[in-house]
Amino acid sequence: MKFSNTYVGLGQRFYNKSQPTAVRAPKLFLWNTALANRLNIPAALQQDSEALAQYFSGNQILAGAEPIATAYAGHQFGSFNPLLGDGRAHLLGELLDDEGRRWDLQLKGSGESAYSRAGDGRCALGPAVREFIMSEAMRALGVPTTECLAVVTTGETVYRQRANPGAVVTRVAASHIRVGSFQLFASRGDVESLTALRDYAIDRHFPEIKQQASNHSVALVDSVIAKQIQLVVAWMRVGFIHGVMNTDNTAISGDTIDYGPCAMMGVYDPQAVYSSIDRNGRYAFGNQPRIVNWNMARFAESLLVLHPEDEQLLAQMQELINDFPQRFQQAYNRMMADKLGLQDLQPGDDALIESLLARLAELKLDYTISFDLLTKSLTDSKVQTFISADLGDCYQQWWQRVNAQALSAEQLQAAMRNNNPVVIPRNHHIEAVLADCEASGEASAALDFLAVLRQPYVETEETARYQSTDDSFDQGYQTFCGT
Ligand SMILES: Nc1ncnc2c1ncn2[C@@H]1O[C@H](COP(=O)(O)OP(=O)(O)OP(=O)(O)O)[C@@H](O)[C@H]1O
Ligand SMILES: [Mg+2]
Repeated sequence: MKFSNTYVGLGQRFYNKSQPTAVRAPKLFLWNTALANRLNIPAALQQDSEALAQYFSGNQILAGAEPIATAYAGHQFGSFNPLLGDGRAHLLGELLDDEGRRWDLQLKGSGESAYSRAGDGRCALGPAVREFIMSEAMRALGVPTTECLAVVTTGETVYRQRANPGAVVTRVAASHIRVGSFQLFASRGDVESLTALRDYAIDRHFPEIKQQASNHSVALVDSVIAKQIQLVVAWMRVGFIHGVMNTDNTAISGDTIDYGPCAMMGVYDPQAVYSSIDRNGRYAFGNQPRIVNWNMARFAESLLVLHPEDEQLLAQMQELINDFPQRFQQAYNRMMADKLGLQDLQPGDDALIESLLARLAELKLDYTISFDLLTKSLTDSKVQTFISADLGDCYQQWWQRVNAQALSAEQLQAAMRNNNPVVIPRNHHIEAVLADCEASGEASAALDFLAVLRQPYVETEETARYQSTDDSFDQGYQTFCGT
């Protein structure tokens, strides 16, 4: 394994050098072999679970790693906090894969740093396993995401309302640069660092910008907006509610980051919200497009600090932000068209999409199951009778519309299936799995669940175990931040 730590090279204003705090009795709980292979982690090390436990708890530091806690700011529920930073995480460094792509390796729950404030620097086992399972499920669903390489239990207790077993989770990310990373320097008026961060982000994520004649700040905002639209549209496709879309939890790479209080939507409900602290529904399912628009406005504002009194540039940034809703809607409608098997969007399709979703909300129907049944109804008359009874006129309209296309039922079904999962990590299933892991101290429940979630578009013999819904569980469900 060869680390190259370019973020460290940006200088001390970007981070605090910080060593993980050793833990009492590290034990490997989950290991992501496919990801480890992609990162070329040597087979000999992968077979040595004791060594993995030492390295991925932070008890020992891999050769070449230079642990840092990165500094960032951020708007949390709309209020600006000028300094957050990794209060319980250590970025070990970067690894290159065979295609030359650079990946951050970060321990989370690895002890205090200069940014810990009142926190203990730790993470409980439940949230660590949750991050591992959710990110793996999202990857398999085709949603851009950070990933998890390992969960190691620490043999220590972490107190969160009650005593919990502690753990360290290793996250792999295209980078950990957040909107809040830009806000840190913008709010300080630190033009030198802000310029360095902009150029670094372009080099790392959008190198094509360097060849463009246009202003690099504007081009970066434009590119990040495109990524964030793709991301949130993908969330909306599978019913994912992030739960804490603060600007410090918005990665420039366009990958999902921070699975703290996330949840999956069962019954279709734009107002669905599960985070215990989100009392006003700021981050509710249907609000996610508006919030990412707001976060992008904060991103554009940060970069404008580099261009004071440039009216033309201000107008360009303004236009990007003003165009956001329309750009999002277009991508969203395209995604919905894919879920419905529509090859192109025609006049009237927007109304069809809206009325279908309104029908799901009115009848309190499950989002994933309804689209699964629509997909199956193309070739199964029993399913067709069942779902058309629920959806009524909407079903007939949809049926006529899709069948007017020059595609066989099988072709149509295959196209729809790519966009409509048969299984998602439902809240009651994930909580049951986490409870099992905690009670048994064993990972087998997580491994069984993962095996199914890794094939979310295929019905295997095991899939049915995790397809059941539990609306009453969802109604009382609460998730927590900083867990
Ligand atoms: N137990 C803790 N000890 C110290 N700091 C913490 C703890 N939990 C959260 N924080 C810090 O509080 C801030 C907000 O936390 P949040 O829950 O968004 O992030 P996180 O889950 O810790 O990390 P990430 O965003 O990297 O996934 C971050 O600066 C985070 O480092
Ligand atoms: Mg966070």
